[in-house]
Order: sequence, then structure tokens, then C-alpha cells
Amino acid sequence: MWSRSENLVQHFNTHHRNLEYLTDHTFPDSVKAIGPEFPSEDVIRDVDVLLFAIPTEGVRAALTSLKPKLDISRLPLLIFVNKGIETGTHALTLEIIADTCGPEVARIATFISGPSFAKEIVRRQPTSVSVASLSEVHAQRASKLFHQPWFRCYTGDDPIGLELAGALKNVYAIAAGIADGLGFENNTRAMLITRGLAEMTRIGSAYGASPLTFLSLAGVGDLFLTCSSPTSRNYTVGFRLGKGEKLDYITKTLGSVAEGVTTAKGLRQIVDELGVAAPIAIGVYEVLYEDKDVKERAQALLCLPPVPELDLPEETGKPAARLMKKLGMA
Ligand SMILES: NC(=O)c1ccc[n+]([C@@H]2O[C@H](COP(=O)([O-])OP(=O)(O)OC[C@H]3O[C@@H](n4cnc5c(N)ncnc54)[C@H](O)[C@@H]3O)[C@@H](O)[C@H]2O)c1
Ligand SMILES: O=P(O)(O)OC[C@H](O)CO
Repeated sequence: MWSRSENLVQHFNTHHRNLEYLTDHTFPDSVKAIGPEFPSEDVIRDVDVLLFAIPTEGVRAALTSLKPKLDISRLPLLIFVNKGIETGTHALTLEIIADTCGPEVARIATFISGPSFAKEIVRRQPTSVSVASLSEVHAQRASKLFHQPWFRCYTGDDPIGLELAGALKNVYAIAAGIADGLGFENNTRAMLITRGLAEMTRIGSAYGASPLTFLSLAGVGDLFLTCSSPTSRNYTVGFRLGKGEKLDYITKTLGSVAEGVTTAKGLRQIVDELGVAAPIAIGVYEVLYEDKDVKERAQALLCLPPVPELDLPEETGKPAARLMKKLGMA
């Protein structure tokens, strides 16, 4: 396990515990920490599996450091568990991998997503996740590696949909937190989850993902979990916004990253490009980045005219098609 913090590395190797996260959990003796320097070529060359568990904003830099040391001919399993969209480029991780490591690496990259609070996983609370890759072999390998009675893995072949679902649900969790913070109750949360799912599916479908992916563990499963639990950092950001705290103060005091905050920016760009209706996501963006009043935005959403409930757009599929072309799979 690589960490940028020397202090964490030393403490971990002595006590088999992480000083900052899941501090009560004791890891097996076989897990060793390395760092703070980026792992050397010797270490990277020999690994069979690399699992990236850093926020999306750090993935490009990590992969840029990794690329010169990676021997792709050994077909290592590269697994990503981050759930976000890169700011500025509004790229999914699949695209970041293609940009930094080349299309051949992106074609075998594997993504795990789903309703899975880390602190419940380490207590072996029964949990299920979606595992997706453009390479069926790699999805199967990753699934076999992690599958346990308390951690069930379901495979799929739509990494674009899985990534979008995992990133987007964080934005809707902020919305659900805001609603709870404002004092709205269960009906309102159910409305936001359901309409959030409709929005996510519409965006994903226009992007070129399968609408069915949004019914998966990575889709509705994680949306439900994150929108309904104070354990979620994204929900917590929203809840505190609903209570009147300022975003700057919330992110400084949260203790780790709520990916929905940066994802709301990338999502805004994607929604504009696709021209699909996403009033909840845009409302969250306006509260986060245009300093709009949360009560006023909530009221404006409630006053929107009625629309057909389930309306998938005519699929453009352009962003996914562009990405597949970049990967040489068009
Ligand atoms: N915590 C969970 O329950 C959970 C569950 C499933 C998926 N995820 C996803 O996994 C990712 C990481 O989540 P987390 O809870 O561990 O977040 P975190 O903010 O606690 O960060 C994880 C680690 O990454 C390091 N890090 C942060 N920025 C970095 C960078 N630029 N380069 C290298 N390292 C960096 C941090 O120091 C920390 O050790 C997120 O995308 C999150 O959505 C989290
Ligand atoms: O704490 P959050 O909001 O980042 O959610 C963590 C995981 O994504 C839940 O599956």
C-alpha cells in the first residue's frame, strides 16, 4: 500500500493500522506500506494487480508517474475505485488512462463501483459491487480476486456507464443532503432519489452508456446508499449547506474528499454539451459555484412545470463514441 505520508507509512508498518482512516481496523501483517516516494520501477514491474484508491483529481498525476515504469506486456490488472469526473477536461477515468498510459492500457482497465462505505466493508457487512471493464477477461479476474460471501462482485461490460453512475450519484447525494438539511423529510428524499435516477439515466444514455447500467449496484444501489446516509461525505456536504454553512468551510473541515463537489463542475459541462435536461444537477452546481441560495434553488426546482416522467433522450452517444475511437474500438 503506497502513501504520500512518511508518518502514515511508518505507523502502518509498525502497528498495521492507518493513523488517519479506519483507525480502529487492524490490517493483516502481510500488508506492507511503502512511500512517500512514488513506487520504484522494481516494485511496479513485479506487481500483478494495482488498485488505485485516490480521488479522481489525483489520478492523472499518479498515472503520469506510473506510465514509464509499467510493463503492459505482463497484462497487469489495473483497478480503479474512484468516483468522479475530472475538472477542466470533464474526462472520465477511462479517458485519463488513455491520455496518460495509452489506449492499450485503457482497454484492460477495470472499474469497481457500488454501494460500499469502506468502514462497513472492513467490518464485513454484506456488500455488493459492480465490476466493469472493456476487457471481459480483466473484469472476471478482478471479480474473482475480490469476491467473498461478504463482498459480492457482479461483472459488466459498460465501464463508461459504471463510471458515470458512480460519479453522478455523488452530485445527487449533495442534493439529498441539502433537502434533509433544509428540514424536508422522507417523501422529499424519495423524490430526489427517483428523479435523480431519471436524470442520471438520461445523461448516461445521451453520453452513450447503457441505460440498464443505472439500474445496477453502481447506479441505483449507490445512489440510494449515498442519498440516505450521513456516513456519506457527499450527503454531509449537502446537509451542512442546507443548514447554512459555507462550502469553503465545509470542504476544509470534512477530513477527506467529497468527489461530488468537483464532479458537479464536470457534470455541468457534460450536460451543456449533451443538451439534456438535468435540473437537479444544475441546481447543485449553482448552489456550489454561483453562490445561489439553497432555499431559493429548492423552491425554483419545485416550481418547474410538469414533464413526462420517463423520457430517455434520442441518444447522441457522441462522447462515448469519441472515447471508443480514441481507444481504437470504434
Ligand atoms: N471511502 C469510501 O467509502 C469509498 C467507497 C467507494 C469508493 N470510494 C472512492 O474512492 C476514492 C478515494 O476515496 P477515499 O474515501 O479513500 O478518499 P480520501 O479523500 O480519503 O483519499 C484517499 C487517499 O488518497 C490520497 N490522495 C488524495 N489526493 C491525492 C493525490 N492527488 N495523489 C495521491 N494521493 C492522493 C489521500 O491522502 C488519501 O490517503 C474516491 O473517489 C471515492 O469516491 C470511496
Ligand atoms: O462518502 P461518499 O459520499 O464519498 O460515498 C462513499 C461511497 O461512494 C459509497 O459507495
